[in-house]
Amino acid sequence: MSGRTTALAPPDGAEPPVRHPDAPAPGEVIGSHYEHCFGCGGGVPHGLHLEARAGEGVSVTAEFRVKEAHQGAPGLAHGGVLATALDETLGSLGWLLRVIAVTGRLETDYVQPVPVGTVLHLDAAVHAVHGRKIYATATGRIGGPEGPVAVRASAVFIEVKIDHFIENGRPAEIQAALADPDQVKVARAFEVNP
Ligand SMILES: CCCCCCCCCCCCCC(=O)SCCNC(=O)CCNC(=O)[C@H](O)C(C)(C)COP(=O)(O)OP(=O)(O)OC[C@H]1O[C@@H](n2cnc3c(N)ncnc32)[C@H](O)[C@@H]1OP(=O)(O)O
Repeated sequence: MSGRTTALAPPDGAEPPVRHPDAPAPGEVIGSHYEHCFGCGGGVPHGLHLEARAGEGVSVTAEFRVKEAHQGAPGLAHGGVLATALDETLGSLGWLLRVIAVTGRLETDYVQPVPVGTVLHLDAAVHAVHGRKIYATATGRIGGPEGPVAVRASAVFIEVKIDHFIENGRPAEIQAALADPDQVKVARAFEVNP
């Protein structure tokens, strides 16, 4: 036993999240963190191309149009793809805290099937922070931002440093990312020094 607590509820002593003073303004589009990201990158033809916008406090909204390439059952979105959309939306919350964080735990509820062609309206918010642990939830609705809930998730993200990627990523992609001025600009936005 490692003694690691993976509960999705914040522990005693957790603090409310603090929006960074340099966070994108409410309504501002949050750019992709990496062109080749399956969730938000423009360079992935069958990716989700999710575009998140900053909300109030430590929250974001995003939209994801389900395409044929995202099917599981005929005409319906694959559950793993929907989990990715939730994960990506949750991941973009790091821009508001200005920390880099990776998913530690993600629990998803599938409430309604999501047909191909649907626009999934996503929102996510951080509820608490405890040390490096960030507690957040996300919801995906169909028919509009106030429509019925189709999917939802609770997550714990863990803050990491840029070394997490340098040490674990495949060298070819890491070298290319660090040689790309746009990517370095993204890393700087998270106040890290590659
Ligand atoms: C150049 C590029 C720049 C831009 C990049 C932007 C990227 C954004 C990408 C976004 C893309 C979208 C998102 C994606 O797809 S992110 C991709 C999917 N996620 C991953 O690949 C993460 C893989 N896991 C790890 O690397 C490690 O296990 C991590 C880093 C998570 C922790 O290992 P580390 O050795 O560092 O930490 P620790 O063991 O000392 O634990 C520290 C604390 O955390 C707590 N804990 C740990 N695990 C869990 C858990 N599962 N549930 C709940 N809590 C957990 C733990 O109890 C402890 O708490 P406490 O005891 O202190 O209270």
